[in-house]
Amino acid sequence: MSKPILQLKDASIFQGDSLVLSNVNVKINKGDFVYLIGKTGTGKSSFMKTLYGDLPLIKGEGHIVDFDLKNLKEKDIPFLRRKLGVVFQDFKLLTDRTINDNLLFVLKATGWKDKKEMSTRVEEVLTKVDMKTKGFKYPHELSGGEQQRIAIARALLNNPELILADEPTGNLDPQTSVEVMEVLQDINKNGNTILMATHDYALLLKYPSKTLKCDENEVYEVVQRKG
Ligand SMILES: Nc1ncnc2c1ncn2[C@@H]1O[C@H](COP(=O)(O)OP(=O)(O)OP(=O)(O)O)[C@@H](O)[C@H]1O
Repeated sequence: MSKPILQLKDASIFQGDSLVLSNVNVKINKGDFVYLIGKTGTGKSSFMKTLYGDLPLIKGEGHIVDFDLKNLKEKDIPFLRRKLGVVFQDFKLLTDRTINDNLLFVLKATGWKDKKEMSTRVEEVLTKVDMKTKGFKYPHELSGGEQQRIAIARALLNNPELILADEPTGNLDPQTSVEVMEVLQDINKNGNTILMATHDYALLLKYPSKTLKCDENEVYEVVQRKG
């Protein structure tokens, strides 16, 4: 069996000195689509931040896309993030430039040099999220759902081994949430591994999948009841 993409063993997640989650034992394999649910303030974002190196892992073990979270150095973080695609609730697109330039900016920052290869890659990821014709637009000229699709395209640029999506539909209306979810489902079917934090139970019911829940300082798998 291949190695898990993410594995935490007896990990604790802290915000400063305060313990947010303890005894965290989580395994995610290649190709999985996993939800992370839980009420506001139960630690979903703190969990995600630990995975992309924004919070240190102080206690327990954590391995993600071949990085050891416990021994992660400041200089490793850009390389870790290159293997992850991170999608946020508020899109985080650069407002002063077009969609194409947003995507080219990331490619340049991650070491791409060949102009032709860069424009081909931009077109490929925009096609994956069905936004091929919108590259010349500025973020404010797009709807929230379209901006989130661009953020997903941006996350795909460097063929990430794992996509971490923190409340990706949190700012969207129900119909648009479903459209964005369809995009995430498509890219999962094409082989991308996804961990998605959400409090949108309607999406869980519509697209059932393995679900982890943060509650009372712990993370555990919940089994969805059918019907
Ligand atoms: N920067 C911070 N400094 C100190 N404590 C924080 C910080 N961010 C969050 N916390 C605390 O950590 C706990 C978990 O917060 P976190 O944001 O991870 O929860 P969440 O489940 O993602 O909530 P939400 O659904 O509202 O985003 C909360 O008690 C919160 O107050």
